[in-house]
Amino acid sequence: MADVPQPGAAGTATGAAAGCARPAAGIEARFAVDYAGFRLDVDLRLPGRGVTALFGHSGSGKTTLLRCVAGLEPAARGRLVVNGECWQDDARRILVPTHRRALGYVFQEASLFPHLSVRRNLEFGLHRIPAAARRVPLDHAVALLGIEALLERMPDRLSGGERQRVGMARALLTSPRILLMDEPLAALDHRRKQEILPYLERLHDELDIPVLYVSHAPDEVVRLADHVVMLGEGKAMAAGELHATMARLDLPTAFTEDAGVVVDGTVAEHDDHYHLTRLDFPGGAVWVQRQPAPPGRRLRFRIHARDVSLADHLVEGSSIQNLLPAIVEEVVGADTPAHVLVRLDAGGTALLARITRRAAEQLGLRPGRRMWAQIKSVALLG
Ligand SMILES: Nc1ncnc2c1ncn2[C@@H]1O[C@H](COP(=O)(O)OP(=O)(O)OP(=O)(O)O)[C@@H](O)[C@H]1O
Repeated sequence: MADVPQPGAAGTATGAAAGCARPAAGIEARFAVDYAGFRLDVDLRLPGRGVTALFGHSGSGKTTLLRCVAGLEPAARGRLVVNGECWQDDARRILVPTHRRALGYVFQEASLFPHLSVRRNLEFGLHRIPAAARRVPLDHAVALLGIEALLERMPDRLSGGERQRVGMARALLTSPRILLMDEPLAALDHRRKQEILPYLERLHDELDIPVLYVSHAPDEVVRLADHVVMLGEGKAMAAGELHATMARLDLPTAFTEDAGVVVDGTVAEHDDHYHLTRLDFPGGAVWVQRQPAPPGRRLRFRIHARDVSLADHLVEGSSIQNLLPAIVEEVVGADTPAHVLVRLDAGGTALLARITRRAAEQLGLRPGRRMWAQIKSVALLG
């Protein structure tokens, strides 16, 4: 984990950014950093809104990249433009110091002032911002993170998850132009993680602040991200929209047990008799266990490659209820010589299937072939 600056240190909105050659919207991040035995070398164009997950194994350079964005890596060379504000451009000798970059930084563990109540911790950050530059009012941040009941507590009376929510609220109060989150859930157990994820989703849905979110937990990435950067040994192996990236067969993620696509569905109807809910998405629908969500609600889910089998005709008399017509797009070798991975297009939604090589040959799988995808199970996110 990165060094933790003093509470509230990162991020003021004093408008210190230099004018920069555009792009006005979006994040341009080009950095090179050299350490003995490690080089970060990236040239990224990222969306100026939504959550971009920085994903990769330990030591791949995720924290180093975040620190470059924060201006905390003195050795970083390059150029950084955040939605039209230039924070670094070596060619023009521009380097905005960290304390003048309007950013919020959330670490694995929030470092709150122990002698101040939660409210005073939050106000401390807020008062550093000129009133005219405050874009996120205290009440709004408190409500978004659900910490109303914690305001008068001292930090040593908070659980790990509560501390993180306070830390996130404090980061928001700096009116950041970007939020940097470095494994904000890594120190929490599974239950606390599940408690905090809905608040992160709310930040995503209700605020227009781009987030760079470091994680090596695939479940977090697929639940929260719109965009993903896969780092490997200091390089961006892939960068792109989440759904398309998860469906790629040329990335290491395709060769893990966890390979599979992410689908954004909409609750269409409930079947109260059988306790089922139908989720519609472009190209089809799946029935899942009854969900406590009204029709129209968006629900993201995963279909793992291991849970999809293929047939060349509509199989009747099967217990598998979720069947989708789909066209084969690509077939590649999988993680074992006995298997192949197949990417299919189900009416605009990508699917991956992991089946045996023998089955692939017997079915005559090749690009363009029409098949029926049988979906054995769907993993709902959130
Ligand atoms: N100040 C430094 N001096 C020398 N090497 C460094 C320094 N900071 C980071 N490194 C090295 O850079 C590489 C990338 O580190 P970084 O912390 O960015 O990886 P990461 O992907 O965030 O890893 P993790 O998931 O374990 O946090 C590592 O090999 C690390 O040892």
